[in-house]
Amino acid sequence: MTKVAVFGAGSWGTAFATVLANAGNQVSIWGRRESLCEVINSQHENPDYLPGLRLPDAITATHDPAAAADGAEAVVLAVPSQSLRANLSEWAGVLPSAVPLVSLMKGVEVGTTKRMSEVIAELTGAGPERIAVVSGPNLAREIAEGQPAASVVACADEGTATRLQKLCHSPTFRPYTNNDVIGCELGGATKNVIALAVGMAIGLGFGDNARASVITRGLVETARLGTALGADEHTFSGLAGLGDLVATCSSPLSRNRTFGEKLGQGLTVAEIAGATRQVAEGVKSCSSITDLAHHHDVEMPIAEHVTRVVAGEMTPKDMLFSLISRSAKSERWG
Ligand SMILES: NC(=O)C1=CN([C@@H]2O[C@H](COP(=O)(O)OP(=O)(O)OC[C@H]3O[C@@H](n4cnc5c(N)ncnc54)[C@H](O)[C@@H]3O)[C@@H](O)[C@H]2O)C=CC1
Ligand SMILES: O=C(CO)COP(=O)(O)O
Repeated sequence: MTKVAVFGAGSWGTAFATVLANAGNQVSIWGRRESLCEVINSQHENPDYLPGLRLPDAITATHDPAAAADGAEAVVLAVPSQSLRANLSEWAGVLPSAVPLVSLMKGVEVGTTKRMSEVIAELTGAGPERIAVVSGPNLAREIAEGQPAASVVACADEGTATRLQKLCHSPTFRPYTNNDVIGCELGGATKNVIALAVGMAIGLGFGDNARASVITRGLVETARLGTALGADEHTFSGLAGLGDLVATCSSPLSRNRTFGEKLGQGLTVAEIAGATRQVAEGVKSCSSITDLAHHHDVEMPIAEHVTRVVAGEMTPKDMLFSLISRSAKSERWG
């Protein structure tokens, strides 16, 4: 049986471990808290992130990164984007030197504006043929419940993408390969920011027209940034683009949409963040995505406005009406 290591015992790390186990692999999860690892091993459940769901027997958890990585034929990384750099500096010595490193993360590093695959390359020295990304409409709870979903495994190397595709193709999870790592990562990170804006519209009591307008124009600005950075524009109409954007912006399970909803209802960033243990990546990544847009001279009005709301410089209501009142123009992708 193939062993896969998953670093990160949060919602998506645990749900993806379930996919891997259901696809026939032995999975070792590294968890930050030893007590949670013990509960996963003894009760086959992750009560902090996926309460009430029984995990497959092929999943075990450990607090020891070397034990998690030992003998693994692929290493999956599922920690919050902003902690990846610090985590990898600790783990670099124990990660197997020749196996694929797979990012499940949907964020852009604050300060450096690096995508997660770039952080992985920098910290581990791995080449593009070993670095892959899994991204798509994959709300963790639904996946862990065994509800059907499709996703994308992106890697510059087709052979690596195909091997990983086989590793995670389960009876309920259908992965497609893609060689556009940049597009898949930017689709995943930017949809979190758009979901914050959609959540704000919902929190303010606006209806489906407002949501659909933000989703559609959000996709346009995502594709605009992506193509400026070298992504394939077709990626944005695929699962890692439109697919993930629609799932996240439609679902009450989305942490980013929920965070936006609470902002729209008048709560502050500190109040909302203080009341949840889970990560809403868009709250930090909005500023890095806006920085990326500035560096590449790309217009991203929704991301810009979300960044201002998160920084406390604008209210959600002012944001939506400021977006509406921008100078009128032609509908186009460019
Ligand atoms: N939950 C979901 O539905 C999906 C999440 N993702 C992405 O997966 C990544 C991980 O998210 P989730 O598992 O959902 O988050 P989560 O908030 O559910 O769990 C995060 C995990 O990282 C750990 N953690 C927190 N700070 C840490 C640190 N400084 N060092 C090491 N570990 C730390 C937490 O203890 C927890 O185990 C994010 O980038 C997210 O955008 C992608 C697809 C679906
Ligand atoms: O990425 C996700 C679904 O594909 C999960 O979105 P949230 O992080 O907003 O919950």
